Amino acid sequence: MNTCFAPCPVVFDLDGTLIDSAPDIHATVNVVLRQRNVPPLTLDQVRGFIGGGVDLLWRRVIAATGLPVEAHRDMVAAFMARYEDANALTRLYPNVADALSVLADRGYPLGICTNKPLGPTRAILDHFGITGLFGAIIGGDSMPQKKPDAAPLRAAFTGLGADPHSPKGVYVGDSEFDAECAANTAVPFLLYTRGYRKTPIGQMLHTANFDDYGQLPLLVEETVAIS
Ligand SMILES: O=C(O)COP(=O)(O)O
Repeated sequence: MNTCFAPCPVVFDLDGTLIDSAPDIHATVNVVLRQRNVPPLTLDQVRGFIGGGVDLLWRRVIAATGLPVEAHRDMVAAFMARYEDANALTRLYPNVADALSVLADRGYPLGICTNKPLGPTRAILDHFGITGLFGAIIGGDSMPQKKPDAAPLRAAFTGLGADPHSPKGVYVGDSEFDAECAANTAVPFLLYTRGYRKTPIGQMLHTANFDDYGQLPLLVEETVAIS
């Protein structure tokens, strides 16, 4: 039972959920590869590597390009030095800004739980002028554990005032990492279907799904009412 007596916290994943960041991540990966004289990867390849954080992204890039595994640390450092301000190609998904304002106006405490490191997370939220909407922001380097471990999502909920032993609320995400994290945290999961998931919708564990942020405020209300 996930009953909330005040509006439940609603926590969002970032990449592939609120923002389409793959074009900037792809461009930055290729700048770093070019410095090593490695041929570029496609946008589809890089999009498929997003979701588990920067370390895992680069383990996957290294496996795809045949770079030596020992290069990992340097590649991550080179990527991070360039990515923090790389937001020119990143977009909010349609109707995200309106959905966030509606939820905030209705009193839902809002948070972010992403595997993207905190620096670029804050930079991109600032870029879109939406940082102030979120009462808790947990990045991939905020704690030792990353999603799908329950700890970061639990921390986001408790940062929004939920009971740390039995967090209540809703998680909104797009990926297999997010679905597993919500299950590990025992909270309802709303799946945004236009993000970066690789698994068919029907095979992903989720409470409900949506493909337009115009649907989200009602979906949150319905989910909270039945959970
Ligand atoms: O892989 C990342 O860097 C972040 O991905 P997320 O926002 O979907 O957690």
